[in-house]
Amino acid sequence: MDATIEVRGLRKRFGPTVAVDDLSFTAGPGRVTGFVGPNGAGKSTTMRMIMGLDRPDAGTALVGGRPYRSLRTPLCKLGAMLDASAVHPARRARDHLLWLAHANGLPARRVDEVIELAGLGGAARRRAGGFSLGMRQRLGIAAALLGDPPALMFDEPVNGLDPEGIAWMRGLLRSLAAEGRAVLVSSHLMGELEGGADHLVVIGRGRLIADTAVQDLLEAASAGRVELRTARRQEAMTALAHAGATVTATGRDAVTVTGLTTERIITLLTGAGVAFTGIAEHRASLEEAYMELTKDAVEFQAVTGREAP
Ligand SMILES: Nc1ncnc2c1ncn2[C@@H]1O[C@H](COP(=O)(O)OP(=O)(O)OP(=O)(O)O)[C@@H](O)[C@H]1O
Repeated sequence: MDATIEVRGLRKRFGPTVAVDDLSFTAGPGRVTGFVGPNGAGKSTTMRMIMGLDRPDAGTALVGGRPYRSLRTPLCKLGAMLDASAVHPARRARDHLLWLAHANGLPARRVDEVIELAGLGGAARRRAGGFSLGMRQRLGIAAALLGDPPALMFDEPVNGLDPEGIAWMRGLLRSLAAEGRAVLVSSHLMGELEGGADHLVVIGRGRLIADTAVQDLLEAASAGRVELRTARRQEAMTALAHAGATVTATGRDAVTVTGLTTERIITLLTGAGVAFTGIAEHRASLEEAYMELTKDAVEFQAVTGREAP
């Protein structure tokens, strides 16, 4: 069975709301695919359709080439955490996992393995009702890993986690992908995926905005920008502008330059006798790249407008 999650021409409407609109993408093996879009963009609905919890109006969702509902041992094909609170509060974490394992014909020893993998450790014998959000997320992850599936899907797994929890989650997602699995992970905050995702599927109002490797996106957003540090900012800006560069002051002694290579900037400033203390090619953050990518998309502007006070 191949490690892929694939949607083709997926469409879903709730009354007047088009939640998912002709959406196609593939989360491939060996990589973490970030599934990003603002609140209400259609991420959860897409994931629910992948798991057969919502029926699409059109299109298909396939896990390893087959509809989820047709899988005989679904937990062994796709591990998913869509809602971390979906555990009975009175149930102890380990019992919850044992029950799931039993219902799916999996050995009890696997329960102890996933408790370890998810870092549940000492909390395994506590009741889920008393769990912090972080512990509930870990329990959800443990359940998703039970069947050792080649494909995994997590809806907002870092939502509400502290920085330590986010770093842990990022490491876990990466290690799962490094084992060759397909990992699809949603977030409405691009920054949360920084350093965690290899590929991005960006949606807005149910539609695909971008389907790109993170590396390509960062390179495109970084291209041609050079950060310069100099106490003689004004002179530097004048010299570089004369040479045809676009210059923007970004701090008291900081200037961003586009339109000239680093080498050319160094030659020009040296020739003009303008001292500088630092020069580096700009590396865009994922958040920056996302803003650049979505700045013209009506879907994102509309959302920002709606949330504005
Ligand atoms: N069962 C439902 N009935 C009616 N409308 C729904 C239902 N489920 C989702 N929607 C609507 O569909 C749209 C997409 O919602 P969805 O939850 O899939 O977005 P999302 O990208 O996951 O958002 P979030 O980041 O807030 O979780 C929204 O407008 C939402 O209100």
